[in-house]
Amino acid sequence: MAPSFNDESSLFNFVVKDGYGVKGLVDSGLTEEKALEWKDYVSMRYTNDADALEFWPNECKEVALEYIKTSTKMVKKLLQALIGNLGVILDDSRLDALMGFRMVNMNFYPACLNPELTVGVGRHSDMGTLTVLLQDGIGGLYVKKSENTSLGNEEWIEIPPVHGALVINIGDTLQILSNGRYKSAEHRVLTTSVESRVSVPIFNSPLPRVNIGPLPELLARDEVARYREVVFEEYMNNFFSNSHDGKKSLDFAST
Ligand SMILES: O=C(O)CCC(=O)C(=O)O
Ligand SMILES: [Fe+2]
Repeated sequence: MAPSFNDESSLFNFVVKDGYGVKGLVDSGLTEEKALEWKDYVSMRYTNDADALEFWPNECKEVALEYIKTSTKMVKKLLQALIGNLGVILDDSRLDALMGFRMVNMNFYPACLNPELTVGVGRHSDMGTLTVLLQDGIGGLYVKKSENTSLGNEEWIEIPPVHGALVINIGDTLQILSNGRYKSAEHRVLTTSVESRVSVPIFNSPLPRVNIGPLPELLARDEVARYREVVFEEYMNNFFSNSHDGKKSLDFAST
């Protein structure tokens, strides 16, 4: 089932998806994606506690709810600090609007006999403000070192699993809000033939109807806007209607 974000009423409470495939499928015309990702996932959108307990899968709803509620406090503090560092103080209602759309995914990457033929997750940046990611001890998450390296020369660094640690990714929205001062992290997941892997990201994004663009306080200091203002829902629809291709998602909001 493909998630649809076209209107508020069609926003899903949870989605289950699987898709194992190899690169050759593109050429056969079977799919637009360059590689079907070698993973299963359950995606749960948080609206309120009662809906989560009613609609999320019984096996994980309580722990997922606790995880999302605890991490929300941390994400708020991080956003306050990061945006504060730009000299902009956001009040609670502006902050809440920037992280009011929250999803927790449970990803399962089965071991793959021919890992070189596929990917766990293709190179991409996350679309929201901040992603909080819990990974197990297997490894396989890589982040691209620098945006400026030429394609032939790019360097990927593995983010090693550290017991008890969370990975925090900057997403496209924070890049746009900060007018490019913060860069969203381009990352990917490689599969292995040895062991299956589990990860649990929480995506924090603006509410669908919120406009995102460089913070007016930054532009008031005569900065040139590198991004135009867009409704987050449109950014999200564009993000989901294309397969992962590095940071191309940002082109939608570029001036
Ligand atoms: O599994 C991971 O470590 C990362 C997953 C990811 O990047 C995503 O779901 O957006
Ligand atoms: Fe991601």
